[in-house]
Amino acid sequence: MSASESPRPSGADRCGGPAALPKARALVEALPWLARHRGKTVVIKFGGNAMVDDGLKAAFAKDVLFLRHAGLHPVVVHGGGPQISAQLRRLGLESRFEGGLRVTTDETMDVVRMVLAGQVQRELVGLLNEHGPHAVGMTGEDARLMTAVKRYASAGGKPVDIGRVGEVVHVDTGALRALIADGRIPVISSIARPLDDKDAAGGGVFNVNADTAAAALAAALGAEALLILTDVAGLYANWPHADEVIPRLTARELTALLPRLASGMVPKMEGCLYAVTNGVRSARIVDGRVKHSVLLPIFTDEDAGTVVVPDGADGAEGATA
Ligand SMILES: Nc1ncnc2c1ncn2[C@@H]1O[C@H](COP(=O)(O)OP(=O)(O)O)[C@@H](O)[C@H]1O
Ligand SMILES: CC(=O)N[C@@H](CCC(=O)OP(=O)(O)O)C(=O)O
Repeated sequence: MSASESPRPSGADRCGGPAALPKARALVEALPWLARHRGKTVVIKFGGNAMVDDGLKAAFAKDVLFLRHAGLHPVVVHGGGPQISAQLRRLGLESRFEGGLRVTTDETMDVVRMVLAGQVQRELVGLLNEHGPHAVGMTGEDARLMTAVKRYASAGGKPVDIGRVGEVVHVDTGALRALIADGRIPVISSIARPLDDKDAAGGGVFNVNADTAAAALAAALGAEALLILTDVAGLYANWPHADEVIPRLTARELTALLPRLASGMVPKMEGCLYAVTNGVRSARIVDGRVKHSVLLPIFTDEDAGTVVVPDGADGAEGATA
C-alpha cells in the first residue's frame, strides 16, 4: 500500500494509541511534583549491594539524569562494601566488621580507597557521562569536603578500636555547591580527611560508612530529601522475618526503635535520623533492586520503602520524597 493509499489514522492512533494513555497519565501526575521539587537538592545513596547488577546501575544513572533534567540537583553518594570485600579476598586479606563497620588497617584503607575512588566511583561517573558532561567524582578529601575524627565501634558497651574508621565532624560544601550551581552531578566516595594532623601523617585518610557520609552531606547541604537505595524493600518490622515493611516513622519513633535494630540497617537508620533532625525534610530507605526506584517516591504519591520524617511533619506523605 502506498502512502497515499494508507487509511487515515484515528485520533487515538495519531497520539500513539490507547496503550500510550498510561504514559501520558504518568507525565501529568508528575507535574505537581516537578513543580514542587524544582531547584531542590536530593542526596541519593547507592548501596554496594544494590550495585551488583549492570542493568540496575544503568537504570540508576538514567533516573539520576532524569532528576537533573527535571530541574532538581541530585548528589550521589555511593557505597561499595561488597566490592571492597571482593578485592580484599583477591588480595588474600580478610574482611572483618564490628557493629557493621569495617575494621580498617592501613593496608585495608589502601584497598578501600582504591576500590571506592578508583573503581566504583569511576564506573558511576562513566555511566552518567554516557549521556553528557554531567558527573564529577569527588572523595571527602577533595576541597576538604568531609573531615573526620577516629570512630570506635561498641561491643558490650565498651569502645573497640577498629582502625582507620572515621566519623564526619565537618563538611565544607563549597566545592559541592559550585558543582551543583554549574549543573553538574557530584558522585562522592565516603573517604574523609582526618581532623587531627597525627591521623593525617603520611597521607592517611579515614574510611567512613557510606550511609553516614550521605546523611552528613544531606544535612550540610540542607537537602530536600535523602534516599538510601539498598537490597531490601525497606525497614522490616520483624527482621529477620521479611514480612512487613514499616512505611513511615517519625524521628521520635525511630529513636525508640534504633537500639533494637540489626547491623546492616543501623547506619542507614541512624543516618535517616541524623538527616531529619538536621534540616532534611525526609529520609527514605528504597529498594534499589527495583528499576527506577529513585523516581517513584519523588514524582508520585506511591508508598515506597520506609520514609522517616521530622517530628511534627504533617501527614502529606507525597510531599516528602
Ligand atoms: N530490620 C531490617 N529490615 C531490613 N533489612 C535489615 C534489617 N535488619 C538488618 N537488615 C539487613 O540490612 C541489609 C542492608 O544493609 P547493607 O548490607 O549494609 O546494604 P548496603 O550495601 O545497601 O549498604 C539487608 O540486606 C538486611 O540483610
Ligand atoms: C567504615 C565502613 O564500614 N566503611 C564501608 C564503606 C563502604 C560502604 O559503606 O559501602 P556500602 O554502603 O555498600 O555498605 C566499608 O568499608 O565497607
